[in-house]
Amino acid sequence: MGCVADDYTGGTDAAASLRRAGLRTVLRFGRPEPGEPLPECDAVVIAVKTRNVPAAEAVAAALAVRDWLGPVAEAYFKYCSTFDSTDAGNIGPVADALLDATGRALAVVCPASPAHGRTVYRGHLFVEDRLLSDSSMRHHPLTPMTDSDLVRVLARQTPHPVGLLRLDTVRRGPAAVRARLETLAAQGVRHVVADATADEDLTAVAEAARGFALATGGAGLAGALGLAEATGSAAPVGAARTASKGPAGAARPSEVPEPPSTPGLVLAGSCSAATLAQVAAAREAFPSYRLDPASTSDPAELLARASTWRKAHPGGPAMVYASAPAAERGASRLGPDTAAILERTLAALAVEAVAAGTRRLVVAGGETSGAVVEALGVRAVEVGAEADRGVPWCVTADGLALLLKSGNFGAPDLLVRSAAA
Ligand SMILES: Nc1ncnc2c1ncn2[C@@H]1O[C@H](COP(=O)(O)OP(=O)(O)OP(=O)(O)O)[C@@H](O)[C@H]1O
Ligand SMILES: O=C(O)[C@@H](O)C(=O)CO
Repeated sequence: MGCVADDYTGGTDAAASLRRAGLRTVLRFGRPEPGEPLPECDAVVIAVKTRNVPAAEAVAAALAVRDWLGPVAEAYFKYCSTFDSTDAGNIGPVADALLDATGRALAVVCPASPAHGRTVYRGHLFVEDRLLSDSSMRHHPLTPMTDSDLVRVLARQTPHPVGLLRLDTVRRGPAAVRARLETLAAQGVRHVVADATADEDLTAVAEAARGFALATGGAGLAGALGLAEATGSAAPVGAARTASKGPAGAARPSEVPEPPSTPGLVLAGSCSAATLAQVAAAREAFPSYRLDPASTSDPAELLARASTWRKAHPGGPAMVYASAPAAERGASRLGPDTAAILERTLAALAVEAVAAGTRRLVVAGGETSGAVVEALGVRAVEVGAEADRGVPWCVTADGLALLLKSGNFGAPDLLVRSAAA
């Protein structure tokens, strides 16, 4: 199974889910070079930083990954469980391109991740007990989500018809789901938003989609599809595998490469609600420095000041954060590129810290993680145990431990726990 993820934390989330399903999983960052061999594994996740790039660029990256994957049994497209995107891209165009490339009848669209409180009902995406548009995603700095109706949202991103697979059909099981998908495909529908409010719903959708539809969505459906691939038929997502061997005789996923027992540096760029609470907890627990875009109009000076602070706190744990609630983000003096400048600044701090000996980095936010991983030149990692659901430790071949945290994931003490040795 091959999975293309549209950001780096999304990649770690999907990889954790596939690993949990019992698949030996490798996570790669960035577009693979043509001719580069596929890693020996049951599932490979390729994370590309395309969530916020122009649609044509995202399509090119996804197609390059698809070509590289070759004849995998299933190709999965992972995007955010909160459907992070704008009307100008990228989920619709990438799904359309992957449909053309795979020849599948239609795409199933299901960001639901019940374990994280993301559910889809009648095509509407909920975050816990609120509609997406009433959740904190309304104020996301890059992809504010103000419409919860995914059929409507996706219809603005693709010229093709978008349909709905209702929960009552999903609850009738995989055969009923498959029949409905076939009917919709025959009617010319090319994307089907699937309701799912529980892991068992994802299992039914995954089983019905296998071999027929292109599956797209969050880590929940990726894990369900992974389990269906692993066992030949779907079983409840998250169910423990009992056999000592994985699929096709593969060994069980290797045990966790443990993060090194030295305190870490936290770099937080996410402004999501969960991150803001985690940053507040970390500020209480150890020294921290706020990267304040209102403090200067000069990116070099922003970095120089933060760098001086970091060098004065070499032992860790320590945190540099840009994260701020919407009400505090208006006063930037860095201009329209504020978000990218903050990402680059945090990435430069990561490079400095690693050069100075830091072996444990905790990064909050998908775009921020992408910038950090790219600046460090990390291309592939082994995926270890999860610090919290969907947030696995990733360890490079030379022993650098990275915790790349999706903005809205993790308990309030996640940064405190994971930065400590
Ligand atoms: N104070 C700030 N003002 C403006 N933009 C900011 C500020 N702090 C952070 N940002 C930008 O907000 C963006 C946050 O996106 P990022 O993907 O890192 O987090 P996220 O969306 O919460 O995480 P995920 O994608 O994992 O859900 C980054 O581009 C970051 O540079
Ligand atoms: O699906 C999610 O919510 C995360 O994996 C993610 O994509 C955050 O960027």
